[in-house]
Amino acid sequence: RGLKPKLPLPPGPKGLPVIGNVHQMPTSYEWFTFADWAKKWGDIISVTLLGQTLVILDNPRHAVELLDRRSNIYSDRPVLMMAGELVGWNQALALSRYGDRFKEYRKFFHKVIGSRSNLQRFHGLVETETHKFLRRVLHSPDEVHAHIRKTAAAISLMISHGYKVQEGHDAYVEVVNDAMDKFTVATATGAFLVDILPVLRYIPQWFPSAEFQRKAAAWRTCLTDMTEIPFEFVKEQMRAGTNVPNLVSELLTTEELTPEKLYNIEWSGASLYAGGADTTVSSIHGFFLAMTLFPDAQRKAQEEIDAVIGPDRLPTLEDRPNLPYVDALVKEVFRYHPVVPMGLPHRVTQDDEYAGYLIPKDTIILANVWKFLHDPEVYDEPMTFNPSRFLASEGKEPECDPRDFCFGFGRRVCPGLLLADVSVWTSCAMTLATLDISHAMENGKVVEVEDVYLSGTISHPKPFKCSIKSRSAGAESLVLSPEREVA
Ligand code: HEM
Repeated sequence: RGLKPKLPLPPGPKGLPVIGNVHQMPTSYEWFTFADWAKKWGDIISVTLLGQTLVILDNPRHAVELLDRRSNIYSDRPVLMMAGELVGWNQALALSRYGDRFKEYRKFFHKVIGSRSNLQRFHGLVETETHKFLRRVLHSPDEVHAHIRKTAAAISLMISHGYKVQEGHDAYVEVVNDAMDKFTVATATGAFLVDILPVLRYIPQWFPSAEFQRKAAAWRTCLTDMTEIPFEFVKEQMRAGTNVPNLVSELLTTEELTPEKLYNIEWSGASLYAGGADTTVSSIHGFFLAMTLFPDAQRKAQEEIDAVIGPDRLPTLEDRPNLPYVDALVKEVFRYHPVVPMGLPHRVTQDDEYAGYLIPKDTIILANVWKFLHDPEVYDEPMTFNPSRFLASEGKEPECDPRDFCFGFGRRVCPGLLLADVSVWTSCAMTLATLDISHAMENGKVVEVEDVYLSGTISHPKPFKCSIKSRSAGAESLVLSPEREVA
């Protein structure tokens, strides 16, 4: 350990005294800039921002070695002053520090949705909600994005709190979406000075320039509503004996309830909902974008479904092993645009040595997942949407499964990954079976669609227009048929 301070930091752009590399840091689409930097500096880069070291990994080899294999020291999170400390999101799993509370949250998640066998009991729910989704899309195809959001909310809120979302306006969904929208603003890169100068947190709310404090206080109230209202709902349902199985009620029944446990259960429920609210939404919306732009992939998947399932029923998760092209298409959706292109930051809790470099304690580690999934050495023509890359063909192995990277790493790996995979597959398969997605037409002209995603921690397709129609009269009656009721 004595020799470590003599080791150099990983290479990177030369910074200025005091501020370091602050002026060189990208404020949007970091994954493109960092992929460019890798050409010059190599695939493990360091920068310093006002004394804080950041290490950027541009090759999955390093992410696996550090974040997976050494996860006992690489699983902390950086402190976010605005969103975490002032608004209070540091109580939720995604921003929680590595420690006992974190471990308990993870244990709770694992118990309910952490294994395929546990998740199986929610397959019926995912299928039923996705069937409802098809009906909403057929009714108002221009609002497909709102329908995707509603479906994700319905699935997550049922699993987290056993709450059944209402058609049209739903008060709970409003509360939760409001808190989530504030989260996005609070975590936007460089949006709040207090994230750069943490000492500002001590400025009182009444101070004229303390607008951020007043925002934080208001947003904290939204967050409290988001955690408390659904939690109270579950307790009420349990008292009345009417609750359906869900994470919160299961934990309230099986855990020994100390005040700390109750607190952790309440926040686990909110963390599940928060994690599932916006992520699968981006993947499924990205699927609609890809189907508009790449009609060949859509046609091949539909041909497979027609041959294997036929026209008389909707595909279900049991059909998945018999639909290899659809499965490959879903993998390509995860690869083509990873929803969290830079993953979430990890923080190392002690000095470490790697590849001849020093990684000092408290360094923030960023994995450029977008780069991992667009590396031409691993993915042939990475900028092309081509599901066949995941199918074995003569003399060619399938390319790497993107799900090994797009859900993050080590002890922080996405705890909702199995649910995400099942939800995205069901949406893609049921949509392909019944609907045709293509370019919209306006005044006899094709409406151009840009293959562009917005910048952000969770990156969404830039809003676009497409045409969505039922594939046939038979497909339409399948969509309109009553969905299976689930308990
Ligand atoms: C396409 C869908 C999804 C993608 C691509 C995705 C991706 C990710 C990534 C990259 C992370 C950070 C992992 C790391 O730090 O290394 C993460 C964390 C997390 N995800 Fe997901 N996720 C998805 C869906 C979901 C769903 C459906 C849920 C909830 C059921 C969920 C809950 C969470 C939570 C709670 C965390 C924080 C974990 C922690 O900090 O320990 N995610 N996710």
